[in-house]
Amino acid sequence: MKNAPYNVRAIAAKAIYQVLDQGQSLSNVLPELNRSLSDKDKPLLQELSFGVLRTLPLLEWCIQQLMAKVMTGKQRPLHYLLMVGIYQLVYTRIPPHAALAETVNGAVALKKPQLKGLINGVLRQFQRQQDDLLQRVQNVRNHLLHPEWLLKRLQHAYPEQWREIIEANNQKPPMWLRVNRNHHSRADYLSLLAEAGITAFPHETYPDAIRLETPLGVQQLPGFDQGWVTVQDASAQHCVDLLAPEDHDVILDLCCAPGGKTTHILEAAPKAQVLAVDIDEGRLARVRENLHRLSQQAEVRCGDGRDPHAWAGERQFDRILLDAPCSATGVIRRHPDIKWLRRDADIAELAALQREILQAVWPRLKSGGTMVYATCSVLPEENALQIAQFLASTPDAKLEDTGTPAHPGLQNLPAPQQGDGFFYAKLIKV
Ligand SMILES: C[S@@+](CC[C@H](N)C(=O)[O-])C[C@H]1O[C@@H](n2cnc3c(N)ncnc32)[C@H](O)[C@@H]1O
Repeated sequence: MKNAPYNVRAIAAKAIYQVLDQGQSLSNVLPELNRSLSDKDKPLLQELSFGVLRTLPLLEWCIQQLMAKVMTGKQRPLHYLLMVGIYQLVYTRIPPHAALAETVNGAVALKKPQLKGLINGVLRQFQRQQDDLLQRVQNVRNHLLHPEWLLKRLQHAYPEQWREIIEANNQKPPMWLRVNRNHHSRADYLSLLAEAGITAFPHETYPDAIRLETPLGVQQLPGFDQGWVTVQDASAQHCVDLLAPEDHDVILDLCCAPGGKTTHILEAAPKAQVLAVDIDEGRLARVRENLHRLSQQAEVRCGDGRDPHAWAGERQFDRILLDAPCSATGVIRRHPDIKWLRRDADIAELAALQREILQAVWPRLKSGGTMVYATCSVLPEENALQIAQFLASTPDAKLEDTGTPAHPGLQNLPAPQQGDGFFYAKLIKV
């Protein structure tokens, strides 16, 4: 058989380089790199690039034990190639000889054939010392696989639960579906899945959510193209459960892209009049695609949540969903690059942005109307503290169903077989 004309390990090293050294998100980088790969190789690129970003501090520590001086500058992609090699040896079932040979060849694909010997040498040394290194790393914070600033924040906010949170963050995420009840009841869709040989479980409390035992490609899901189901985390689904949209409501879905919740609103209330707004024109294309797949209509506009006049004139709304820009610290298991792209100082900046958007948009809620403020963060500054401050400074805002004024909101923490980390506060205008 002819060899593939590319090297997946080298491409994974490039993806990691683009995230860590160029500050791009993995979900932006991978589609472009995937284009050069056969369908068969795409899952491997996914596994290697996500895997290395998930386990980065451990891999970094191992390399530091094995090399007097780590590779920098133009050799940096080779540093990441070494990580790809060690990742395979520790975390995958790829036979070690194949992992080694392919990774060493990656040096050629990265145009550094002169470094093949070095890569080979370090990986073989790792193999010899693997057990000892993996035991010793347990004594340093690197084995927790999180940046120090985030560990400190989690330990401070969750003195009892921080270990569970980081353990959940370090696992692969479950795949959740949202059943479109305009097509099937959840029970009926579960039967369709069972007929297709797909094992799945209903969420205990969220009415549309189904968890697949094993993640799979959407084309294997019955009726995906016809809009029978959408891939969406269970916790994300709870935003619209709380919003409880009704037909003929005038609804603002602010910070809407890529439209996961816009389509949920319209599934729950097909005759609602929805204005979906996001600041990122590029991401709004995804909102339009999602609406199209589900044959739904909404007014989609590009705009800054801090300036409602620009995109809504004087309009007022019965319900507002504000799915605020946030640290995304509740979805680290889905986006492990977040751990390396975010900085400690971002949290205060994000909290200030959330506050500005909240204050700008609150006057657009009709009297008696409902706003759901949500984030996929687990940090109190963006969540309970943000809402406590808002309630204290907004006399016509009243909290409903979600906590108490002293401890406002509901905070979901990520957990195995459960939804992501998410925060919700339901506010009524009195
Ligand atoms: C958590 S994501 C939204 C996810 C979306 N609601 C969904 O369910 O698919 C946050 C969004 O906020 C948008 N955003 C960030 N700053 C914004 C601003 N000042 N005004 C409006 N949207 C903003 C980002 O472009 C991003 O799409």
